[in-house]
Amino acid sequence: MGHLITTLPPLPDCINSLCFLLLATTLFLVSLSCRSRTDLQSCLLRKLGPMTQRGSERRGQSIQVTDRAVAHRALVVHSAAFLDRPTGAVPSTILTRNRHYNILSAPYGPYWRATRRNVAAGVLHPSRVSLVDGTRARVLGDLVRSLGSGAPAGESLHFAVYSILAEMCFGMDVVSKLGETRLRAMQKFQRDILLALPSFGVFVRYPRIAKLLYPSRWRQVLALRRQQEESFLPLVATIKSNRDTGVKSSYVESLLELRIHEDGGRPVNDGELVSLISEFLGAGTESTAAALEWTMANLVKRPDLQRKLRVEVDAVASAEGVIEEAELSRMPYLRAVVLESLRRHPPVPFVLRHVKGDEAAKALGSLPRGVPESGATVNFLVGKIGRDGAAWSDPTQFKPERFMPGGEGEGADLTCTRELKMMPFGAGRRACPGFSMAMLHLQYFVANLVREFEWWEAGEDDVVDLTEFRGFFFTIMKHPLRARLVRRGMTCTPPHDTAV
Ligand code: HEM
Repeated sequence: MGHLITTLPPLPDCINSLCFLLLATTLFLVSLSCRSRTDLQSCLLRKLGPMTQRGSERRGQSIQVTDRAVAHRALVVHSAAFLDRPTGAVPSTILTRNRHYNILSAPYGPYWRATRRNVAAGVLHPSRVSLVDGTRARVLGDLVRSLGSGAPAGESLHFAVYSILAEMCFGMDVVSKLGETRLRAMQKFQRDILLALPSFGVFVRYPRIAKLLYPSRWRQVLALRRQQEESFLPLVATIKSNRDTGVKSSYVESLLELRIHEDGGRPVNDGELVSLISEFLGAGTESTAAALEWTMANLVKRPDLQRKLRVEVDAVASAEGVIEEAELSRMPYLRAVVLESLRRHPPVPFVLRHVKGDEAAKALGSLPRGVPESGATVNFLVGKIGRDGAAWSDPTQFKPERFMPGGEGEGADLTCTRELKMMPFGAGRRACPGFSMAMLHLQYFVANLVREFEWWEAGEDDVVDLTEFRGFFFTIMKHPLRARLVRRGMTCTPPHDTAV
């Protein structure tokens, strides 16, 4: 049996309203007997159960898929029945109370098609990504300098990825005027939102009652959204006022030009702009930076693999300067290391869909009661699928060799079109549009950082800890990476030994 079903039977609307009435009455009665708000909250929590976001719909069944054949059949073969995500499973849905969609949260339809096409073909397409070659090299230089001077490794890797995405999003001129301090503040703010999100899920699951129960938390949601608007919209205004007839190279410029043709040719409104920008910076940074941190952490843990990788890197790279995109394609072991990291530590641990109808039921196989009319949430467990013992030998071990010729992962298909053995970027029509750029950035940074430094454990009492922390959307390292970096002295910069 490839999937496991947890039942939460659907309720008709009249019963739902009745429940709400009962709940309101309970709230009133309980409030009479409670001395404080804390008393009131704990009384109600006992009655309602835990009110945290679990990525499942309030109504309908939740179906978990751990079988890769079922995942392939559903997401790829029957992709037309797996096009929507459940509402409330996406950060922007929570922050905008389901009003301003981005690509991730948009229901399948004209808005999703237009915004997805814009980002996939216009911004993240390999031919456009090469426009930021210079940015990437500059950011790498800053990163090497900051690591060399002892800045914490995990934090520095995150900021490097954020800097590239910010420049792609707003354009070089706007970001350089912002300056590093403001950029770092924007990145921190974005992170704070992600860390706070799990406690906000309650407003999607119980929108009416939760606002009464958690007024200060609700005010925090409103304040965070306002802060997003206040930090992004002035930048959009600057870009608007500077618009000339030149090349439209930034994401914001492409959004300002975008028209939703199937929706009367309307432009993207300000609320949607804020959600789309926040998604680009947030989804793009957290996932890539987490994968980079996991990869470097595994290389610290396994000096033998790090040495093997460095031999390949040194053999291909030219004597001086940074390793460029063209050279990366001649480094199969580098790609194997990155793929193994994505298999073993997928930054996005699950992929969700909201499904209805017979086609979905057929794709999912034997469901005792089929898919209920109100629909069901399907949760594809990315981590478990990548650790399936039937597809991978020693699945919990970090073994890049499995992606080399003769290994079970040779020729791994990241789009999952032919076969699904791992799905770090999802699968089907809503798979990640940023996957080729993410792969490029991961390989670029890993190769250059391994060439520049030897990465060692920071100390006997400060070893790298691979424990996972499950956030709302991303799986990150519970303890950010710290390592002892020894400069190799292959470039013009003098040898240097630092713990970061
Ligand atoms: C290592 C890096 C990354 C990983 C592991 C990753 C993973 C994922 C996953 C698992 C999904 C859900 C796919 C599905 O539901 O089938 C997704 C969706 C998405 N990702 Fe990524 N992602 C990464 C990088 C990026 C980057 C760099 C961007 C853009 C700058 C990006 C933008 C998006 C968007 C917009 C979606 C929503 C697609 C849709 O609903 O049509 N991601 N990503």
